[in-house]
Amino acid sequence: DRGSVQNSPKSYDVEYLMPVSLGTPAQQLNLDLDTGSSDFWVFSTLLKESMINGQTLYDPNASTTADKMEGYSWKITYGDQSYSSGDVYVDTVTIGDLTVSTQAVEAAREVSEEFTADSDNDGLVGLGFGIINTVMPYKQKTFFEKAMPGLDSPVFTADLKSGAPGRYNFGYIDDGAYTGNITYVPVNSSDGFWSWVSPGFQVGTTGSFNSTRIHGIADTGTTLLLLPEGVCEAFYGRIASAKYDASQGGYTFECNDSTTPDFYFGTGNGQMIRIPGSYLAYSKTDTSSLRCFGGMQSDSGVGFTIWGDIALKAAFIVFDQGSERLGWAEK
Ligand SMILES: CN(C)c1ccc(C(=O)NN)cc1
Repeated sequence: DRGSVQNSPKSYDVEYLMPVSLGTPAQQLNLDLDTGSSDFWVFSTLLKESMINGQTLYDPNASTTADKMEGYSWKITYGDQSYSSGDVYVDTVTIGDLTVSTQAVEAAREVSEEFTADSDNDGLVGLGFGIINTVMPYKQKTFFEKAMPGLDSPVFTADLKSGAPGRYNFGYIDDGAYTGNITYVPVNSSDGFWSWVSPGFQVGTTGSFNSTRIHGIADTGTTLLLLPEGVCEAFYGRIASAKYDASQGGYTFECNDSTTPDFYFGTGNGQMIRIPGSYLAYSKTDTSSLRCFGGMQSDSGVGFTIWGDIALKAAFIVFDQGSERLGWAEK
């Protein structure tokens, strides 16, 4: 079996949403595929009105195939301190023609203001490893873990694009979606994340390659690229107008600063992925400003590097759960 679904970026590529069908008759929600977490949760009719702001709600009572998991609950907090919690149902879920008939659907009773404010986002499909699923008393498998045994190949791929729709594929690798070769790197899933080690980085075409192992996770659910302080300093040190602006909470620079270099990160076997300098001018610091908030920021608050959408949209990535490895390719 296999599946394929289009993803669509929200403004500034802040997140990428995909249509998902839940229940019988199908209820379609727009969900955020998140390889940095492992809960499948949705806005639901259990929520208080004050927490809803235009989102589409999953109504388990309107689904003939929904069964409540009595005595089960969940509560998740994300890196940005946003959170959600609620009850759990088993129901049928279809993503891109791939159906899991007994998916644990976590129906929200409570969401933090960040989720309420994000009116296009109806919930998250966590495709990290099930070991960090928050359902109690017994953790639940991710959509991919439930689908995996029936798939042609135990992989899913992410093709995120800058300012344009891309695609998530399940169970196969579309050889037309990338150029060159796929370089595979080992993954350590013991923390539940797609954790891997980059051999280093290079700033611009003229910079030398800096051989420094960077431990991090591939996280489709995080917008920015969060790298060690030293790497940020090496990159922003090459941009004439760049500075760390405490009032903005990060590095900023003039959006059109022509000295902005591309940023390359190593994957393995000498392969590097090129992030165009334009991706790193993330968003204007305010409507009248000529300065942009940087797409690369320090990971000092996190403890490990997060290869978020800024990096992922420069590549075609294979999440190979069968062999616990990540595949990187240019495109
Ligand atoms: C508030 N929203 C939409 C979030 C979406 C995703 C995340 C996240 O850390 N994913 N790895 C946090 C917050």
